[in-house]
Amino acid sequence: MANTPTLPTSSTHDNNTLIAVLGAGAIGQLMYHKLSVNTQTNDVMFIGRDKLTRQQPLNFIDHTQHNHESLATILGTDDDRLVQVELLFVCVKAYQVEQALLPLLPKLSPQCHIVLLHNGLGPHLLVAAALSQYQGIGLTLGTTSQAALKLSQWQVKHSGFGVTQLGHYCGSAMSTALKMRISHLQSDNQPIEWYQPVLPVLWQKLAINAVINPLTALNQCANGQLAATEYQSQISAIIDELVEVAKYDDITLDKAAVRARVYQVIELTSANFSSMYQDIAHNRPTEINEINGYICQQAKAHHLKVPNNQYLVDKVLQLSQS
Ligand SMILES: NC(=O)C1=CN([C@@H]2O[C@H](COP(=O)(O)OP(=O)(O)OC[C@H]3O[C@@H](n4cnc5c(N)ncnc54)[C@H](OP(=O)(O)O)[C@@H]3O)[C@@H](O)[C@H]2O)C=CC1
Ligand SMILES: CC(C)(CO)C(=O)C(=O)O
Repeated sequence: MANTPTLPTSSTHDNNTLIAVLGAGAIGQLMYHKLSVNTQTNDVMFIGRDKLTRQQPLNFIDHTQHNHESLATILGTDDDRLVQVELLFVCVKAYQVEQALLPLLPKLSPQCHIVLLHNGLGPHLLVAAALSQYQGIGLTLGTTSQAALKLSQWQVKHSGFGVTQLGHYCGSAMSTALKMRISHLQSDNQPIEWYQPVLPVLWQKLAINAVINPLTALNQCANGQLAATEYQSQISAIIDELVEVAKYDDITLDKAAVRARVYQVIELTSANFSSMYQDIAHNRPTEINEINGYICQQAKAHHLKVPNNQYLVDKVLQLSQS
């Protein structure tokens, strides 16, 4: 069930809270700009790959087509300010989470709270296991229906609107002060919803990606083409398997509701080319292992067979290696 924390309407939050975004890509730059709205101080920064901190000019085109120029700080991995980060948004691709985040954990304070915001599932298990050695650090998981397009490395356009769904997963819960601070993400009326538990919401999003991403990549089509009758039985089979695996993972999903939501997203994003379609088209690695691959991994753990999802993993991996 979604719930919205009761937040005071006046802005009483601490403007000096240091927020960092790991992964300065499309979604990372979108989050950076949304979190920076109305802040007087430079309290939102990126964390980069390099050891040294540097400044980076950015260009952001907002939902009203306005251009915003800014100068961002990209904290180096040796910067002492990492210990001051109170909130860390992880916006790398699912397959990059382990390599990007785990080396940073010893440099963060026990008061830091981490938010994972990628498509797919699986990295949360690795991160939660690693966090067991860092008492205090809390983990929130989330997914966003907002979309951003990287026009060039440091120019990002806000290209899609929707809800950002978040929920506590392990460790200390996010403080009310931090929840108030990130309410800035709603500055353009794109809501943040809080869920407890959060995993059913993430499985629901997994279903959307498990159907749309590999089918558009393999059939080289826009999302909307999946509404055609020829895909109906394959879509039903992918969802049937996912719902069964989720059940063994203690997540109850309503098959008809999942199916209806998948078709709704196919319709709402009909002109889009999915991220997996684009990754394949640009010879980039895909998130298949964290999408259909996660369903297969959990199925294996529960001794279940998921031939339709396994077929998609194999085919997409073949395509991305060819
Ligand atoms: N773009 C969108 O509209 C949406 C994306 N998502 C999801 O959000 C996640 C991020 O997607 P997106 O923003 O498009 O991906 P991008 O590839 O644009 O962004 C990822 C960024 O992380 C950086 N990065 C990777 N590894 C490290 C590291 N070790 N240290 C520091 N930075 C690192 C990458 O740098 P480099 O490029 O140099 O490798 C890149 O800038 C994905 O899971 C995606 O599915 C969800 C909804 C919409
Ligand atoms: C919802 C969808 C399928 C939109 O294209 C997406 O999240 C993606 O492309 O990764």
